[in-house]
Amino acid sequence: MAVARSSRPVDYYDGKAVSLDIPEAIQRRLSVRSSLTPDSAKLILVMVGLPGRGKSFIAHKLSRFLNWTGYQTEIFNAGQNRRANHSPTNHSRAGFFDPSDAERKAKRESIAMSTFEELLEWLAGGGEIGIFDATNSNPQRRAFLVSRAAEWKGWRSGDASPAAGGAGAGVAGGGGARFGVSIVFIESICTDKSILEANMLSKVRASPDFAGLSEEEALSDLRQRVSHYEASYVPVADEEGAYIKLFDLSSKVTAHQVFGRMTQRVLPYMMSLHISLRPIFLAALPPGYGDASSRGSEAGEDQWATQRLASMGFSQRYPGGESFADLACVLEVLIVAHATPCRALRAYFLGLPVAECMCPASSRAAEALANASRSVVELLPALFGKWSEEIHTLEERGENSEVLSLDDAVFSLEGQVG
Ligand SMILES: Nc1ncnc2c1ncn2[C@@H]1O[C@H](COP(=O)(O)OP(=O)(O)O)[C@@H](O)[C@H]1O
Ligand SMILES: O=P(O)(O)OC[C@H]1O[C@@](CO)(OP(=O)(O)O)[C@@H](O)[C@@H]1O
Repeated sequence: MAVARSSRPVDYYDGKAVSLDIPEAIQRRLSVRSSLTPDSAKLILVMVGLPGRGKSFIAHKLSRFLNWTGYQTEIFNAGQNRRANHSPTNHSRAGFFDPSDAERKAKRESIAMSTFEELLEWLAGGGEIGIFDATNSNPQRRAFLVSRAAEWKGWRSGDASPAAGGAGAGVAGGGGARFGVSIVFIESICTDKSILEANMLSKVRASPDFAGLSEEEALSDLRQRVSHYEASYVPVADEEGAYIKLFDLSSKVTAHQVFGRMTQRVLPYMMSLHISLRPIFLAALPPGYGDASSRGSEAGEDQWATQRLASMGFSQRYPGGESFADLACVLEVLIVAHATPCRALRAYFLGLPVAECMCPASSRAAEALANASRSVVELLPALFGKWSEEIHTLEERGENSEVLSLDDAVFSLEGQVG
């Protein structure tokens, strides 16, 4: 019941709904906005940034997230295309990225364009969100991508074709077209020297481009490559269209013209993006736990988890290995839930089909989650924001595993993690 606000005079806000008279200036703004909100059927996310700024990392994270939310998403990486179709000796060293070498520049453009065409083909075949992973570091390249997507005619028969012309900046086939394709630039900017050093190192260790070089040679080659890119890099400007910019690991995020159903999914995810360093443990509750007959509670679930960890030999270290108590010291997330959410989370993190993960026979880990009282699945952060998995079972801990009572386990846990 509303509380009476007796003595206050009637205010401007208290009046009855007054019909809204929208001034012309606002109407003009709104019509620009709706032309940028074509609610496209397809979206292209174009990564932008110097090498070693986390573009591929972000692309992989985004792809997993968007696929999970139900949009068919695929990454198209120009570097992968280059490596698959050109010899590494002439196409991997820093000289290949020299912007003053016209021939090599043309070759790089042609690799990038054929990768982008692959993306368009894939969209034509039913894909929804294509991520174009290259440096896309200058406005000429980006303008070309926008115009190529706007004139693109690769729609399947049955699809409505994108409206010709009228494309707002960064929105191909815009002008209110219901089935247009939108382009949004995702730019990663990082100037923090210590982050960049770490990124360079992880890149030379993982990229096949540097195979056969010592770490020192590889780092020097990558630095030279980056300085070639720096010579022609121009950050995305407002006139170029829609963008999301991440600064120094998303500590600052700016967005421009982020409208439309699909695009608006991307922004909150970009704001919360981070690099995971710690593992996640999935511990499935036994079937029937917490149902109507044995109603569970959060405390009960915690107790159950502790009990299970105890039964698996909480503080026992086998030769060369580590105990659950050791793991608990670095543990960031322990998820204790029924098998179904555990399986769904596993599908999400590993980018696997949910239906497959629901079936215990599909893999050892799926079986482990079904075998609730004897195993825990550990998800470990891997390159490009991906995850690998390890299964810990009671059997693997060996015959000599110490089985503690719940009280002993809690005591042991308190002693070890403070
Ligand atoms: N937003 C970010 N800013 C800076 N570095 C990042 C960001 N996101 C991830 N990284 C780190 O960047 C490193 C290099 O990533 P990578 O995706 O290979 O870069 P790029 O594709 O830009 O060459 C990764 O090891 C990752 O930890
Ligand atoms: O065509 P541009 O935009 O230069 O981008 C493609 C190039 O970007 C690079 C830059 O290092 O990407 P990546 O780091 O993804 O391997 C090269 O591999 C790739 O050839």
